[in-house]
Amino acid sequence: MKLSIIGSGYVGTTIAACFAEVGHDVVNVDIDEDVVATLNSGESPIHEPGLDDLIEEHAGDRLRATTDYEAVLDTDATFLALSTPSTDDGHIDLSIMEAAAESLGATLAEKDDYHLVVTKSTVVPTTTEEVIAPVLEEASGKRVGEGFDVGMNPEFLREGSAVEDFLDPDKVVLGSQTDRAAETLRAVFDPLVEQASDAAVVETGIREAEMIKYANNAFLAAKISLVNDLANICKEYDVDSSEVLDAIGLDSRIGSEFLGAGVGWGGSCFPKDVAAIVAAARDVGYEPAMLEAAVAVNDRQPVRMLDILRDHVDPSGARVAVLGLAFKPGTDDVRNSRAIPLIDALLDAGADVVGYDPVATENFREKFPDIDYADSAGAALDGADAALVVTDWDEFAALYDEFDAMNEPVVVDGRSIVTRRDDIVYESLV
Ligand SMILES: NC(=O)c1ccc[n+]([C@@H]2O[C@H](COP(=O)([O-])OP(=O)(O)OC[C@H]3O[C@@H](n4cnc5c(N)ncnc54)[C@H](O)[C@@H]3O)[C@@H](O)[C@H]2O)c1
Ligand SMILES: O=c1ccn([C@@H]2O[C@H](COP(=O)(O)OP(=O)(O)O[C@H]3O[C@H](CO)[C@@H](O)[C@H](O)[C@H]3O)[C@@H](O)[C@H]2O)c(=O)[nH]1
Repeated sequence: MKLSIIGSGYVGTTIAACFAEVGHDVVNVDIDEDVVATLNSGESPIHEPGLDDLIEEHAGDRLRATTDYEAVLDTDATFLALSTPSTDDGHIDLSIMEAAAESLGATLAEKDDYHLVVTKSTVVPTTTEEVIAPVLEEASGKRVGEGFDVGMNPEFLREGSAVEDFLDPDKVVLGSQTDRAAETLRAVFDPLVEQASDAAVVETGIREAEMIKYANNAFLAAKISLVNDLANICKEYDVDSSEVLDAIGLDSRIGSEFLGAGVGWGGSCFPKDVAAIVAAARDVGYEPAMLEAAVAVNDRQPVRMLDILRDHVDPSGARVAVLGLAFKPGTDDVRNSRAIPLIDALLDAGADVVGYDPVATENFREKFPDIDYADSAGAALDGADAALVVTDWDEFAALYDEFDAMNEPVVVDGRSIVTRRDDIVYESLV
């Protein structure tokens, strides 16, 4: 099939390259000329394992990029993979989606054949039918169900394993309201589902598909917060939380994944998606108490980490190494990284901060241009009074002798990853 993807960020680029890999002809449309040029030169605009290889293989053949929306005219279906950030009060901000839908609608006015427009972005229930569809109708002069359809296909890939997650998913959720939209969505995903190891296909309504995405993320975020609550209790009683969590994970009703206690969840999705569904729930008169508690626990973890640091070192005037700036390992994405509230608080307390990350330094520098950055973990630790471990990069697990270069080593480990040494002050956060 011929597919167009509007937006070529983490999701749009990954799904475009993967759709090309399973045999579709794909065009990415993005307003960012640099992103388009990078893709057309056969390179990935983002750091994601396996993505460079796919783009190198398919660019110029089954995969191309353009800034020109006219490219959608020669395709059967368009996926909207645009950012859906938060407003200041946590509500979903749909302005980017609406602008793209308007450009797409104006282009679809020129198309004679049937077209399917699929929301790939994470959007609160009713958005596709009550916000996107009317914009498309107004701009195209066509009606949904006559000439074009809308659908919803939430994305569950994780950064750092995006290619693998997309090509071999646990589930594919296809939301539609008409038989033709359902058939078209099935045809898009059939080649992917056939080569995946065990992907369930969930065919459902559009607003159900929208809500499945929020329910999925909210459940996972709340699971981590519950685990952090339990691990905090463990720490107060001097109980080894890792033994407790490993044991409860053996209960198949709980499961062993997403039991990683520590400095909490960040990233481009959990914080904004939990905030958006909480705000949406309140809009319809429901107080989502569990989700509010999940956010409160998550906000408290960096504060606890600094309290533990203060038990050993006064941050004022101290040189503090922050190991890990990306919101998780395997990515250069620093959106809502836990390093952000930690460094803000360290700077407020008068600390001299040096940051290190294997791949995310340049992205982080845009947010914090004035702190020091080191080229290696060892260089960051050299002369530091304290170290905070924020991201669970594998290379931090291998650190050992490097701590000798610190003044009087104090290590607060927010991911319980560092190898303990009896001769230095080591505290796990939980
Ligand atoms: N990042 C993830 O891991 C992930 C996973 C699942 C779902 N999601 C959801 O997918 C959506 C996209 O997220 P992302 O992280 O890929 O966003 P992103 O910010 O990385 O990418 C968005 C892209 O859209 C482009 N763009 C902006 N306005 C445009 C326009 N009018 N026309 C064409 N292109 C335009 C931008 O230049 C950018 O390249 C969000 O709703 C997010 O919640 C993200
Ligand atoms: O046991 C754990 C697992 C994760 N995290 C943290 O949780 C955050 C999110 O991690 P992860 O879910 O692995 O990364 P994302 O790429 O943000 O993926 C989430 O958000 C995406 C965007 O919606 C969804 O598509 C994915 O299914 C969902 O896992 C990170 O800060 C992790 O450090 C923990 O603290 N403990």
